[in-house]
Amino acid sequence: MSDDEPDHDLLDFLRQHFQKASVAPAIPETQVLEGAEYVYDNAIDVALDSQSTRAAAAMIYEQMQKKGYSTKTWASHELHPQAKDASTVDFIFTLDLLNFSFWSDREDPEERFAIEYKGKSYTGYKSLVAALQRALDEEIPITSSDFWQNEEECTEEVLKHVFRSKTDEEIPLFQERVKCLREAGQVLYEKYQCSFTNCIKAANYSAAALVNLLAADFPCFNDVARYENRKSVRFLKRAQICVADIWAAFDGESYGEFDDIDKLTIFADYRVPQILNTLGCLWYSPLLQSTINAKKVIESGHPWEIQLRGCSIWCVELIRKEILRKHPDSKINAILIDFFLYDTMKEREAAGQEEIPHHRTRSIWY
Ligand SMILES: Nc1nc2c(c(CN[C@H]3C=C[C@H](O)[C@@H]3O)cn2[C@@H]2O[C@H](COP(=O)(O)O)[C@@H](O)[C@H]2O)c(=O)[nH]1
Repeated sequence: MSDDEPDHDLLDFLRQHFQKASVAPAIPETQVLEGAEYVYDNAIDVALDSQSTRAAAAMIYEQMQKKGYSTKTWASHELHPQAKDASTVDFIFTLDLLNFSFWSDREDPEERFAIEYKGKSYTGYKSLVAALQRALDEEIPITSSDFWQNEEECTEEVLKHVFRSKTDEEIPLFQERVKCLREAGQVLYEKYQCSFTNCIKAANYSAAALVNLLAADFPCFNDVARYENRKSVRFLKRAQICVADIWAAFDGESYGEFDDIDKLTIFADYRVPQILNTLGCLWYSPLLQSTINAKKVIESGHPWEIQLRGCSIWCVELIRKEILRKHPDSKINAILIDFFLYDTMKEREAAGQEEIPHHRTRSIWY
């Protein structure tokens, strides 16, 4: 081959290489962890205690092993749907559309919003699961997006009936919940042929892509804050718990099959900060701690709230890394640690051991 002859083999190689590189989809990332680290690095009212965090990692690992924590734990909860089919996908999407802000400011726990179902009374997150199951038992298609859009059938009265309380306190943020259902029904109709299973398909086995799809296409899942007006921080709590619930409910198979499920973080709600504070992992400035102890409201978007949520995410990331450092073959991820922390906090609450209250922020984000 003469010097001025082009090297066709090299050209073919480069063409193929760059063609592949240019069309390969970017690897989806949620940016939640980066935002949490930024908040942690710039927090002044919330700090992490490294010794307690290490101790918590050991206790969490030991307890999760003892209790056999796995994706199967999800289906073991009495009210969660068991069918491994699209009806459970629809149930979980409906559940996590509305999975926020159950806390009550009634002094007397007997007066707080509660759902009566099959002879038992449920409060908190379980009240939502019970309300949905009760509606389905009453032949109300509450998990159908067609129903949410049909304002003749799905009237406010019907929804008031679905969420009717055993007490005189109604479900918090009722109007906001109605808005979430209507909006999600509209998006599913316009973009996903009326089914969340088509969102899962569009994410192509990526949990991060499905989280990002929820945040991008469904405004009520777009849980993003600005920390001290300097940086937008993505918490994406209900988007992440929705994907995690699908993963757990289907044992990582079928609709729950994701290649990158370990990219998800904990779900920054009001229970995980509470258990981390109780375990001594999170420390608060005196004013913040006294505000929480006095059960005073912290406004949504307040720097305190952003620090509580961001430092909780970062704290559990450190716990996860500590567990993997000691047990490199462990299958534990942030989701299973989160489920364990939430369930542990609920067990302590049920046993009357809720020594330190959770923070009180009223919002649709968690
Ligand atoms: N971080 C995190 N937050 C969670 C859950 C769950 C329930 N998940 C179930 C599925 C598998 C697990 O094993 C759980 O049994 C609810 N929440 C949030 O807590 C708040 C409700 O609190 P309370 O009012 O006290 O019930 C509210 O913001 C709700 O969105 C979780 O797992 N993780």
